Amino acid sequence: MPPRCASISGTLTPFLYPFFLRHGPRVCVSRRCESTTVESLTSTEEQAARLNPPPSDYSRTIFADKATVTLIAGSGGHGCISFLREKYIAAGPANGGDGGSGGNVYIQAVRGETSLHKLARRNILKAGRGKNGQGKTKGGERGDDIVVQVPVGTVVREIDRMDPVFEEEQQRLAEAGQEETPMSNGPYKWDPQRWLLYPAVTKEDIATADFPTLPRGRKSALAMAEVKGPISLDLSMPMEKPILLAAGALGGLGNPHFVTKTAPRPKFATKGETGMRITLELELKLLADVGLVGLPNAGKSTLLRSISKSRARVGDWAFTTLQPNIGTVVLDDHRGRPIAHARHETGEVRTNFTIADIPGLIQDAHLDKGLGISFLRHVERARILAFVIDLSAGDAVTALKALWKEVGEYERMKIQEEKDKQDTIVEWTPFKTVEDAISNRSETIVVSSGPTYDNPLAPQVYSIAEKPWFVVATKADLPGTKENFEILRNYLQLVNEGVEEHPSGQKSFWGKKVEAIPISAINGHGVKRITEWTLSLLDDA
Ligand SMILES: Nc1nc2c(ncn2[C@@H]2O[C@H](COP(=O)(O)OP(=O)(O)OP(=O)(O)O)[C@@H](O)[C@H]2O)c(=O)[nH]1
Ligand SMILES: [Mg+2]
Repeated sequence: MPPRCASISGTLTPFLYPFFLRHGPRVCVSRRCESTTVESLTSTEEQAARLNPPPSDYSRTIFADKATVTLIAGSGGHGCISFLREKYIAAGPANGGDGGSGGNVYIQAVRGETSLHKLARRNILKAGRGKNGQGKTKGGERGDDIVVQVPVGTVVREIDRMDPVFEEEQQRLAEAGQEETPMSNGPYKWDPQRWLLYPAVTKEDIATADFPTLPRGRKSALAMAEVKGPISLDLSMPMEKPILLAAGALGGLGNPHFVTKTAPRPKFATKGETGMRITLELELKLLADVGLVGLPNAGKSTLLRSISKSRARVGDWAFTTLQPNIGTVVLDDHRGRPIAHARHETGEVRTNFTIADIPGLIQDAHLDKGLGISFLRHVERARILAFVIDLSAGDAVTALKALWKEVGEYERMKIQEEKDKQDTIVEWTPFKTVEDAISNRSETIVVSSGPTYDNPLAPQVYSIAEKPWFVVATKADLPGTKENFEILRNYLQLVNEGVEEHPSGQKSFWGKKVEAIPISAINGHGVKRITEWTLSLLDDA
């Protein structure tokens, strides 16, 4: 496919080169690490076509950053009514097994998942039901557990809960407070919801028989380990083990449980408990290493295409991108070996970094204009911000300030909202004793919102102004952009020197040197430097 802007390909505004020579790369990225950059494509034509594609040439990523799911723990299997029958023992003792307990529901944040669309589509997730008990005192099998795997960065909030055992207990307590109810003082009658009867039992038998006191609503011991409701989790780290949201309900009791002197062969057993149902709202806040922030049509998606293998949609109009795209820049030497220079904060060798391209921000995006708040929240989580400024679209400094204003306003609003909210995300504090753990189960939350006095090892959460950032001045191939770039660079120089106010307008901000990198994403020129600069910032961060 021929490039649509063939006239500009290959030409490069001369001011790009002196810049690169003046500032040598801080991190050495070997020439062979460009496996995901455009240079690895075979022909220049192919490369040009990839960076300047028609709007129809893009890969559609199914992405959802919100989902509401109903999780249902498995119900217990029914108890069994059975009697021993052997040769010469025609009417042996009761030997019905108990029902198996239902499956548990767990949740786990994993690195492999990147979107909530699968959960959004499924809507209801149900753990397996326990099997019924059988004769010869054989207990029923346990129901299958389910583990809900969510991407790292998912925030979970409970919106509804139906726990039949809890409700029954509440009802029982309410009834106990009242004067005599027919059920509270026997004789107990058959309740079809709770009792199973032997097939041969007739209506008359039921009418005359006295049933024992119903066993109180029972919970499995595992329920102690459940995250106490209302659930509020912030899963911003991959979890080695899933955590329990809802334990499966217990199985019914077999007829041997009801043997008494007067009724040695009870012809009834109980049904299994009903599983708990929890409705959760999941929200994914992307955890990319770099978040691209820019006005609509600035060239963010083209930049993502040029730096990674992403096939994000590109078009010459505002709001081409309607959903976030995540690109991965692989840092290897073509043999799967990582580049030794780049490391994670933990010290392990970094093999890639991720870039989030979000829809463009417009004025008052923080008030939910344009695609507004729904995507600004992704910026919040990126470790580094790259402000993408279109050099051909008016004053670059004004554009940069406008972007910072939106981001800053959003943060201010967010902080206020968090303050107003009653149900804040619970902070994790280590338990001191087992009793402490049991009495404060609501605090068994995996991730905190930052280090606290009790938990100094929790990951630091920076405000947006405190994040490392740099400016990508794109479309530098277009005529007349050089002056604009010079103005931008001078402005950043003054910001670096502290003469100009930080564009966020905040008092505490990231104080290291801010760089403006001129590129022509459409030609793939200068993009390598973005990789290098990002790596140096990630190493520092
Ligand atoms: N000349 C030139 N054009 C570019 C460059 N980068 C992007 N463009 C063009 O600018 C237009 C917008 O590019 P996109 O990558 O879709 O911009 P965007 O910021 O993702 O836009 P939204 O998703 O709408 O916010 C497209 O027509 C691109 O071909 C560049 O470096 N030079
Ligand atoms: Mg775009």
